[in-house]
Order: sequence, then C-alpha cells, then structure tokens
Amino acid sequence: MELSRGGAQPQDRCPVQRPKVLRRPRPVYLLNYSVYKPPEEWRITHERFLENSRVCGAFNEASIAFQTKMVANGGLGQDTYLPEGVLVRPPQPTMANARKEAEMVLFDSVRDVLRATNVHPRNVDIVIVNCSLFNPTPSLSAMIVHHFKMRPNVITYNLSGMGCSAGIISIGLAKELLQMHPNKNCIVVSTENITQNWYFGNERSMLIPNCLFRVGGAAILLSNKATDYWRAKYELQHVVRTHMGASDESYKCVYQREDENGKVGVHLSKDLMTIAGRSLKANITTLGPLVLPFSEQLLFLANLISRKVLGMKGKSYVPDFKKAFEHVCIHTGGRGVIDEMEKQLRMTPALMQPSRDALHRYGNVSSSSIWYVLASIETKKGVKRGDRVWQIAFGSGFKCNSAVWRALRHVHTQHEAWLDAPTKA
Ligand SMILES: CC(C)(COP(=O)(O)OP(=O)(O)OC[C@H]1O[C@@H](n2cnc3c(N)ncnc32)[C@H](O)[C@@H]1OP(=O)(O)O)[C@@H](O)C(=O)NCCC(=O)NCCSC(=O)CC(=O)O
Repeated sequence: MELSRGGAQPQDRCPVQRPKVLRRPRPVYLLNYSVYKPPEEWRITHERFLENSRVCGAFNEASIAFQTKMVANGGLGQDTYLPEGVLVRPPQPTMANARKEAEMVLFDSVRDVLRATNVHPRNVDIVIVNCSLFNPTPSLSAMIVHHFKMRPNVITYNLSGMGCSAGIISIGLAKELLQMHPNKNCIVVSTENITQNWYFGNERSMLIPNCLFRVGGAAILLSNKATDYWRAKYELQHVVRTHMGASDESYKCVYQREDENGKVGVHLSKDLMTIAGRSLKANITTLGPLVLPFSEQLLFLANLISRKVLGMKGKSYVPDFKKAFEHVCIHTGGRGVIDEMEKQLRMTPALMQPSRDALHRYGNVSSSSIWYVLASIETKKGVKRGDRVWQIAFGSGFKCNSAVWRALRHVHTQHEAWLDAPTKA
C-alpha cells in the first residue's frame, strides 16, 4: 500500500472549489442518548454512607463529623449510587472492581442508545469516551469496541483527566469530526469512575468529593447523515469552550494529589465558586453574541461603553439568558455550585429545578450530569419543537464549556432513569 509522504495532495491543487452551499459546516444531529441507572444494590442512603465511613477505619472523628455535615448540605438525596468496590466492607478499590464499574456503566449506556436508535454496533463510525480519573489500558473506548465487536476501521478517542466539563469537550470533538467527514455517526460516552478514586484520609478539601461524586454515565449518538434529520431529536447549534488554566489559582482549583499522609484524592479549593464564576463570565461573553436577542446585546454593549469608555461607575450587565433558552442543564457540581449559577445568571427557580433534581437523585455524576438533567426535562415536562437547550459544565483545568441544542421535534421521552424518581429535591 502506498502511504502519503506529506506535501501537496492532488485535492489541495484542485482549482475547482466546492459550491458555497457544500462549504457550509455539516449539521450535527443528536439522534438519541441514554443515561445509566445503576442497580439497586448500589443505592446509598445518607445513613449507609456514614456507617460505611465509620466502620472503614480510615477517618477520624472530626472527619466523620465533617462528612455528616456535607452529606446533609450537599444537595444529594437518599437514592444515589456507589460502586461495589466502595460499598463492600472493607472497601476493595482494585483494578478488577474499577473495570467492573466501568463495564457496567459503559456497556449498558451504549447498548441502550444503540437499541433506541436502531443502529447496529458494526455501523458505528466513531467512538469518543471521556473519563477523567480511570484510564486503563486497553482504553475504555477499546473496551466498547471489544464488547460490541465493532468494525476494524472504527475511529476511537479516549479523553482523560479533563474533569466534569469534558462531556462538552467530547461533543465539540464529535462536532469537528462530523463536520469534516461526510455520512458518519459518532457515539460519545461520558462517565467518571469512583472505585479507585475514593479518598481514605482526613483533609477536608479532599473529603468533599467522597460526599458528592456518585456513579453515572451517558451515551449519546450523533450523526451528520441527511437522512437522520427526520428522526433526530436535536441539532447542535454551538459549542463554546473556555479554559482558565493560564492562572495558577484556576489550574490548582480542582487538583488530584497526595495529602500529608500520602493518601491520594482530589482537592477542591474553597475558591472554586469564585473561579467558576469568572470562567462563566468569560464563557458567556463569547456565547452571548451567538444566542442572545439583539435587545440584550444592545444593553450589554451600552453598559460596557458606559463603564470602559466613559468611565462611569456601576456593575457590569449580565445579559438575560432566559431570553435565549427555554431549558438550562447546569452541571450538578454540588448545591453550592448550582446556587451560585442561579444567582450569577439570574435564573428562575423553575429553570434550575431539573439540575437540582439531578443532583438530588444521582449526585455529582461528573461529565454525564448535563445528560441526566436533560433526561429529567424530557421525562417530566417535555421539550417542544424549536426549543433551545443550554448545557453548561465546569471542571478541572479550570474550564467552563457550553453546548447549545435546538429541538427538531417535540420530545417527551420517558427515560428509565427518571421513572421512579423517589424523593423530591
Ligand atoms: C460542599 C457544600 C455542599 C457545603 O455546603 P454548606 O452549606 O455546608 O457550605 P459551607 O460553604 O458553609 O461549608 C461548610 C463547611 O465546609 C467547609 N468547606 C467548604 N468547602 C470547602 C473546601 N473546598 N475545602 C475545605 N473546606 C471546605 C467550610 O469552610 C465550612 O467549614 P466550617 O463548618 O468549619 O465553617 C457546598 O459548599 C458546595 O456545594 N461547594 C462546592 C462543591 C464543589 O466544589 N463542587 C465542584 C466539584 S468539582 C466538579 O464537579 C468538576 C470536576 O471535578 O472537574
């Protein structure tokens, strides 16, 4: 086989340009998605969580008291889930148990979305998996290819270490690939893995993730095929990514490290909410002009000129994003994070409720959380044709990423994960 030696390719030299209409980016359709519902044996009440913490012997009395307070205030209900490797006494954070957790989440989510879209595994063209803290070899994307016996020429990517906003990074990568390659589909799988990331020390900032992070995952099937327009739920409108990693403070804000006793965990800075607020501001400054009505853009501009050009005193104007979106899916980082976003974006309690419900029912499920929120909206009130959906996620880096979707039809899917929804946030 003749391999390309680089340099100008015949198509680069072709003087005939594609007609303008063909040069427009290809549309990206979301056919369907699934969110994972863990087994009943993995259900963890507040009492079971605290009892496990007590008997595992890793925590001192002050840490138990701190966890008791966090569990009460974190916004999680009595029905979130932890994996077997963490639930057994004593915990067994082995590679085998971490793999078991990953396999259950990945395989169930992918199987469900393939079933819902009637796509055979051999007809999948691209697989993108993001998981921040568990990255075995072969990779998680290889596990999917192996389990579902996908084609040898399936294109796979495995994004690691990219935190809770990586679900939108995966969607952004899928968008770029689908805009480049005609007639393809792509499965995006977003998850986090808890088993080997449980913290067994007494540093408060590293104990908070134990109290908030829970098992979850989502699989999303995207396509650029014209024939899929007729069955797709949504069309992707925008992906806006903001990376604040140039600043030390932002970079260190969510940071995996050892504590003073050598126990590994993820440290969450007390300044996280302030840093998230800053990254949000940068993100919406780019997003605003793409989505806001002209009147809001004008108010924003007038405020900017009065402060920056005319030197007048006053607060910067936060545009009213309620005028740009009918539905908002905010990353379920913790009660404090959702409260802060509600305040900063001047959202109504009704718009925030699906995010609060998802935090309450499933906990902080990292990069998949925005899909649990959308699934809750679809199941409980439905999405109308033409509605605009804003997904916004924060995470280590520090990053704030947005995805905007437009509904192509009325969507009232009854997601299994929301059919029992036992208690209310
Ligand atoms: C953890 C909370 C639920 C606690 O709620 P409370 O109402 O109790 O809030 P509070 O702020 O008064 O905090 C209670 C006590 O906890 C302490 N406390 C709070 N945050 C702390 C931190 N990061 N490190 C150490 N201590 C901390 C406070 O000092 C206080 O101590 P004292 O009682 O002694 O005064 C909330 O603060 C919250 O939601 N915080 C944000 C959680 C977060 O960072 N989520 C993002 C995860 S990262 C993510 O999702 C993305 C990713 O991983 O990429």
